[in-house]
Amino acid sequence: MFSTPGPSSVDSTSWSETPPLHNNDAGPSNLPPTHFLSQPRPEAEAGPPEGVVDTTTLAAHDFDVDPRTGFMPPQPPLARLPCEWEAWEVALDDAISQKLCLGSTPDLDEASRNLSERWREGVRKISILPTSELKASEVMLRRAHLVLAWLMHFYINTLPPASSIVIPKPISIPLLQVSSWLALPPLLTYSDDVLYNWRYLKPPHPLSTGPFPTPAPDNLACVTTFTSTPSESHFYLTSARIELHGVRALALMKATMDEAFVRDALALRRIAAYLHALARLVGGVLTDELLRMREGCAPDVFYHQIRPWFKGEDSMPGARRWVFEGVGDEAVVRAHGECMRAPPKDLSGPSAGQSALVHALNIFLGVNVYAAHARGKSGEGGDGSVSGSGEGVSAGGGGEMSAGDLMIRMQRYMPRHHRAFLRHLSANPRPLRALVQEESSNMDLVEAYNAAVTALKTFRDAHIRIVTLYIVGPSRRVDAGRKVDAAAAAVGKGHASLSKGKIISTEEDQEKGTGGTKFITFLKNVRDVTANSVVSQG
Ligand code: HEM
Repeated sequence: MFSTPGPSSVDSTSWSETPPLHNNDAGPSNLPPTHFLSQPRPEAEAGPPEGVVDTTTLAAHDFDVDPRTGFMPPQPPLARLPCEWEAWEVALDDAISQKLCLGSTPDLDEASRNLSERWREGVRKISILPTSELKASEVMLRRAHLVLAWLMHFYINTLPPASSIVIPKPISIPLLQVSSWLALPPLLTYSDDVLYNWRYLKPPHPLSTGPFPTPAPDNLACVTTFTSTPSESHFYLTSARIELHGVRALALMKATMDEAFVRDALALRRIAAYLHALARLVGGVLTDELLRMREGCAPDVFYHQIRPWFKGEDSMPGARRWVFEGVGDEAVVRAHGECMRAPPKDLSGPSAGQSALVHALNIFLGVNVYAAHARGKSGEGGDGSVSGSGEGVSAGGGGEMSAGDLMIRMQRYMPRHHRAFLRHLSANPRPLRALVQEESSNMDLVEAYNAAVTALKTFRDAHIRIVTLYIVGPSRRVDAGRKVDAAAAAVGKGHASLSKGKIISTEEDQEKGTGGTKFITFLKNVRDVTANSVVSQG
């Protein structure tokens, strides 16, 4: 599949060598009826019957992992749904072009409040568009999820701060349907703001024919944002660039697994070389890309203007619940399906913690040892997510969810083919870490493994610096501003102007991440588990 030096033999651990076809999923209509892509599309939730190729995406037999672009699709995602669903696309265009403001903005003027109320009224008036036709194409379903999820976040976050949150039927019904077919939660996920939210910065020449060029990290532009700010685009594109560079990591993992199958002296030397290459990639290229966040995303813009749009139900100030209109109504269930029977459970906001690339690194290196502790067992969670084995850590104590549970939970927000990929990776019969432990007298191998683990720890150190810069710093500045205001008020001088117009309401708990986590404790725990995963020489 990936271009690495050839293994000394071929292994059974495979994700296919075959690159997916260059076809924008317009449907396999030009293919002969006997072609495998002409087979009826399998039920997304149930998957294909035993022994039948999964054709839900063109690269599905590859777990939707492309040899050139990894977890990113190899060609630009569908930019607009067909005209039957134009009302959704227009509502999204309007929300963006009208620059709708967060409902929590202090001193929001009446004109802005009216503008967003008119927009929400327009959304409530959209007819309930049928979605069954979308089922014919994974790419259309993805676009529908993206558009509806962005609409819902615009809808919820423009509401006045204390109002109840009722997602109207024109969004709730199709979003719950599409989400159930994709097996994704019904809100914005990393796939909606990163994986399927890009186009070419420099498009191919209009007259060029042939396959789409492979997207390169420096040739990406972002399609949809809440704020139209360069900071927001840069935020999403930083993750996208990491995904594209990460393809090399997937290739090195594959080559390592092939060599682990052979496991002679030459194979072990090659594994050591691949692990050193992985260490350079993760500790160098990926970490540098992560730190480049600082080149184009302003911390205060991120914290005050961008981040509040991501809130999931668990980060809502005042613990307000999200009501999906129509859920539990028997007539709606009969008309629109079982997905309307019970309220959805997974409603945490998007996070790059939902990147399958980083989870794949954890699983491959065997540093996902925190997972089993939380579950009391190893292996696969009932929801198809992947845990590890061994000792673990707890994120917060006092009833907090453990770091392991949080990492597993993030997998529920990944496209299901990527989840299947992680399952496949964790079912590897020759796990690398066990191999290194068994060969612990091989100094070169142990050193190389430890270099790769340490590089992942370096990546996590850099991530904690970024989080400190983008969340902890701005939130402290808000707190400091509040103290000044309070002190000034106390002496009757009134320093309200210090915060006026600059600071967005921060009534949310400052310690919570987009996933509702006590994030610094969580991130440090994951980092420390990574650091402690080095193997001692035997
Ligand atoms: C301004 C930039 C960023 C901020 C403020 C940020 C913030 C956070 C926070 C608060 C969490 C805790 C979980 C949650 O609440 O969702 C988290 C987790 C995570 N983030 Fe980021 N993040 C940023 C950029 C990135 C980027 C570019 C990546 C690269 C893929 C990334 C990868 C991860 C991963 C993998 C986790 C899970 C924990 C771990 O594996 O160490 N983040 N992030």
